[in-house]
Amino acid sequence: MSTTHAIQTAITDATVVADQASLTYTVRSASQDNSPRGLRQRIKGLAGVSEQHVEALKPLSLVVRTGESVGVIGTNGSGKSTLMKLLTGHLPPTQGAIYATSTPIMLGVNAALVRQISGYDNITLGCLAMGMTRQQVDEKREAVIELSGLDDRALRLPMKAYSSGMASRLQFAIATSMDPEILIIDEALNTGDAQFRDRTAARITELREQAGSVFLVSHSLPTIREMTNRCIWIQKGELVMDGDPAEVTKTYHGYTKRMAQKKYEAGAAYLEEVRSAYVSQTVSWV
Ligand SMILES: Nc1ncnc2c1ncn2[C@@H]1O[C@H](COP(=O)(O)OP(=O)(O)OP(=O)(O)O)[C@@H](O)[C@H]1O
Repeated sequence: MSTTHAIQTAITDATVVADQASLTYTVRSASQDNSPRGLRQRIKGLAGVSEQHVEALKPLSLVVRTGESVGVIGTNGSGKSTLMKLLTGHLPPTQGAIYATSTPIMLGVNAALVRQISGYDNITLGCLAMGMTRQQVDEKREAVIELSGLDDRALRLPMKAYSSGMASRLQFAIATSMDPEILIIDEALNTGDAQFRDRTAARITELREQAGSVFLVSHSLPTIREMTNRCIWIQKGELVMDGDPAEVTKTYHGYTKRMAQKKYEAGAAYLEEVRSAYVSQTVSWV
């Protein structure tokens, strides 16, 4: 943990709580013994399997409340997606616990839509897959089409004929049709054009106002500043800063700028300064 001090955070109005949640991946691979004996054993399929452990997320506590839209930033491999997978329940924490008032809906660029069938059919299937009844799908259909911004011609095409931006529009429209209480957007906005970004921003605001919480994982700092009202910076599996998006993105930029200029020592010292200034939280259940 970055500091020896911590503040207690009450869970009033919380939609998501991470309580000292951590995640270590276990990677199994064939033994790397290249001696003649090792090679013989590998060929015979008798070689042992070695295990490596990747500590992707160190114990982290976080309380997210109703109405918050939280930007999540950090360099490649820092642990952002891993945290999102914990929040959605795709992965169980190695230690600690995650609590949420309802299952967060993850919207990612790889969210499952069927490439071979039309946009119209994907709307039906996608909405059914999220648990809607036929009647609810029919009620929501127009709103989904409108939010997607796709015309009748495009919606008749199989999705394999879509550009990545068109596919993102449809994914976003389907995923948010349920009015999820907790929505996670992982980089999905980057492929959209300006008009789609405006629609997305409007929809995020709408969801926030409907007592929802939104997580937005992005490498685009202007997007984070524009669309969120809180920002967390995760670096090397650790929460190092949490606060106002303008302040957090500015501080983060100070770090990435040093690293891009290959001032690695200065970057590490800067990060350490940020890290030690962060007061970690402990969750208070009273
Ligand atoms: N399935 C996996 N097995 C083993 N290690 C993994 C796995 N997925 C991620 N990792 C490791 O966990 C760490 C965090 O990865 P994660 O995908 O959460 O980073 P990220 O911040 O989302 O990165 P990016 O910005 O590149 O998407 C990295 O060191 C990565 O190599």
